[in-house]
Amino acid sequence: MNGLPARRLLFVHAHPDDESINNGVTMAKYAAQGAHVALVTCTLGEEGEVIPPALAHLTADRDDTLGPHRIGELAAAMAELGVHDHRFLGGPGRFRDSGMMGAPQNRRPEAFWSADVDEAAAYLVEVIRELRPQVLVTYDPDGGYGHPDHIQAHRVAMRAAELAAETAYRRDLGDPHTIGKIYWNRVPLSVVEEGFARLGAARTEMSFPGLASPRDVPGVVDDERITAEIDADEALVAAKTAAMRAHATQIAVDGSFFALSNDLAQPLFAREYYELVEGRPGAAAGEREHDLFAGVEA
Ligand SMILES: CC(=O)N[C@H]1[C@@H](O[C@@H]2[C@H](O)[C@H](O)[C@@H](O)[C@H](O)[C@H]2O)O[C@H](CO)[C@@H](O)[C@@H]1O
Ligand SMILES: [Zn+2]
Repeated sequence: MNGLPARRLLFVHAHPDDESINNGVTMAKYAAQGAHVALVTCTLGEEGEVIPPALAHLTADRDDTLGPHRIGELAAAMAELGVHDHRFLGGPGRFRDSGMMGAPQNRRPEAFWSADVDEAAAYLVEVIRELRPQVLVTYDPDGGYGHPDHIQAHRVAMRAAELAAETAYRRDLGDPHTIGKIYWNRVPLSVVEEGFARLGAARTEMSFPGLASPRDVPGVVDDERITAEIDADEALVAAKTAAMRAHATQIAVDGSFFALSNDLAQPLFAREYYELVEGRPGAAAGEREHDLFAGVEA
């Protein structure tokens, strides 16, 4: 059909670094199994803070070259995960990082938060109709933690999945394709609680000055809402850790913990969790899937 592997999985994220934090194990696992793993990142992360002092000049209020720098960080992270198909929505720089919710940058015309959802979704429809993935992964409606670009990435991804399937929609963008299963990134509350207990016990050996709190973890839900978990072995955890380290302006890693530019330590989760929101479950009622492709037609 399109010369791609039988199993095709698409991730949609807001900034370079989100994919490694949320899905590093999952991406590396399926890539190693020969599935086609594709990533669409909606902005270059131009408004981010910068951890290494030697790179502080990159920030938007100085050289404003953090976006191009993060393209390189993302390429390095994808190399660690064995992912070769990573794109920017509408091309690099089409939509700019909107900054944190409430920041003046939110209102810039070029900000992703200002984008028309259907206009942005058309770019993703073209990718969906090209790759014809069986599985799509994105954020929940709150974007995991309320960042405007994460919320917008959710909206654009869900809208693009709808439009890609419509026979009357933009056939210039390819033949209609219905994605079999859509998942949202999640972390079960019990795992967050266990992770922060581990963090508290290790705090004296920690290189980070502060501790994040469980509510800082994106996408936390009661355990019952988790429908899939992707298990990790040592090699996959190492790949995820290396990919997170590759995003050096945004993430610092210390063993099985990490901190963002706020310097607040949080657990680095090995196993990754998802909530199926569209499509047929691939496990018995009440059971968790251990394969995102479970139950989809090839
Ligand atoms: C993980 C993620 O979504 N990071 C975003 C986020 O970065 C945070 C932001 O700079 C905040 O001010 C810091 O306290 C926090 O430590 C950062 O993780 O927002 C950035 C600006 O939109 C974005 O570039 C970054 O990828
Ligand atoms: Zn982000």
